Amino acid sequence: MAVALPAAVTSAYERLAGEFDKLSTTQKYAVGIAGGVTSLYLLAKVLKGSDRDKPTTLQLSGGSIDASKVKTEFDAYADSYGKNAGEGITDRSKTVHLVDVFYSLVTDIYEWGWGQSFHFSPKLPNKDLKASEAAHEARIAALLRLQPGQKALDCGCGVGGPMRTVAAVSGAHVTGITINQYQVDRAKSHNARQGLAPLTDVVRGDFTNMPFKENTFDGAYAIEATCHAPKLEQVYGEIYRVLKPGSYFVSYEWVSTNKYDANNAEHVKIMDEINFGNGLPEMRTWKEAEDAGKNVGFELVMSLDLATASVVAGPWEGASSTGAGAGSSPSTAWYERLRMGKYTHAINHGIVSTVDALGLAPKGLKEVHHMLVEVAKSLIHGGESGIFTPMHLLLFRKPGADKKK
Ligand SMILES: C=C(CC[C@@H](C)[C@H]1CC[C@H]2C3=CC[C@H]4[C@H](C)[C@@H](O)CC[C@]4(C)[C@H]3CC[C@]12C)C(C)C
Ligand SMILES: C[S@@+](CC[C@H](N)C(=O)[O-])C[C@H]1O[C@@H](n2cnc3c(N)ncnc32)[C@H](O)[C@@H]1O
Repeated sequence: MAVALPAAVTSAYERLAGEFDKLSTTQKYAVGIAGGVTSLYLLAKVLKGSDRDKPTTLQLSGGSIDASKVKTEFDAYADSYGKNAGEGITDRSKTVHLVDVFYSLVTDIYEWGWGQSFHFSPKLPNKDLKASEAAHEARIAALLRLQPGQKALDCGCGVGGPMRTVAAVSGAHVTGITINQYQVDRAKSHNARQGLAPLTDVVRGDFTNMPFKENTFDGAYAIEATCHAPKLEQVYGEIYRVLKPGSYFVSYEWVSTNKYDANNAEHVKIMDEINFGNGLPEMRTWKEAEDAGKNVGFELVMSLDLATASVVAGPWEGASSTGAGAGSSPSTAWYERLRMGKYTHAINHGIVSTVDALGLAPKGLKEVHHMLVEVAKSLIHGGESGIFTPMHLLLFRKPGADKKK
């Protein structure tokens, strides 16, 4: 059966064929080799199905959202952000629902193009990205003093990358909570496949209203997750409630730094882009995050931006607010992984656009991917200018029993 191609396609093809004919033989070979290598790469990327740990291109889905509704849900998500500078999500009462939608839209793409840990990490000297990522997660288990037999809470657990590291290095049992059902299913499946089901559990729920009894956990942590809360006090207050007295809560917070100037239009624009592309209602300052913890009753034990390793508060002797730590060189900065990946992001966009054009991806997924390509640039700008950090470490302690000093 003959298939009639659209006129635009045939005329583009003829133009390209004409241009190709004008090339020298060597140039034709070069074009042929480049085309062959690109096709093989794309074919491998689209068809690679052996690694069941992450979705293939053809498996990219809308998470808990039906494929037919991805475009409508993405448009509604985009419309929920105000047009005024610094506005963020207009109706904050819809935040939790919008974040749930956001994670349905991005979870497969994150796993496909980043991995099972949905966070940044400082790159350690002489360690690769994965080792640096694991160290960033293992630091949590150490700060919480977790031991075998204890129970920890992962607040906003994603598909469970950090939970598996924390459980494996500490021997403690980790319960993860996420607002997104698709992430619950992914996390449970990864936990089982990686032999960590006995030390883990995953529940769907809202971390501003958790389905756990008070004084349940021996430690709690949140990695780049509480930034999604409509108000920080709501989630910190819930964590305080479910922690046993004397236990610790550690968070890697997304916050603005002292370099952020709310009167600088360029700064505000970068933050607006970061909020929109990451499902945040607004951006808080590191000081607001510290205060939120204290307001709900926590003692502040440590406050440290791991992006610059400068101690900005806390009882550590010898620390200064100007950057006592090792600091962060461009080659070790958290945003370097995004910068290194910028060509891959462009190639990925070509791949997603191709499967979209062929009708093999849910309608709207291309737009979601475009949002991520753009937010990668904004995050790099936020990191380079130093106005934003995704890793301000806050260590809090619930006052009470002295057992874990
Ligand atoms: C903590 C949060 C998420 C942090 C990061 C895990 C994600 C932030 C931006 C994401 C990405 C940007 C570019 C994507 C690329 C275009 C695509 O082809 C493959 C996936 C990306 C690399 C994607 C991966 C995850 C991020 C780095 C927020 C939400 C609070
Ligand atoms: C960027 S991801 C980080 C996931 C995980 N901490 C990691 O590092 O891989 C943020 C997580 O917070 C969760 N989250 C956001 N708002 C939530 C809410 N109100 N209740 C529960 N989970 C929420 C999201 O579902 C997602 O799993």
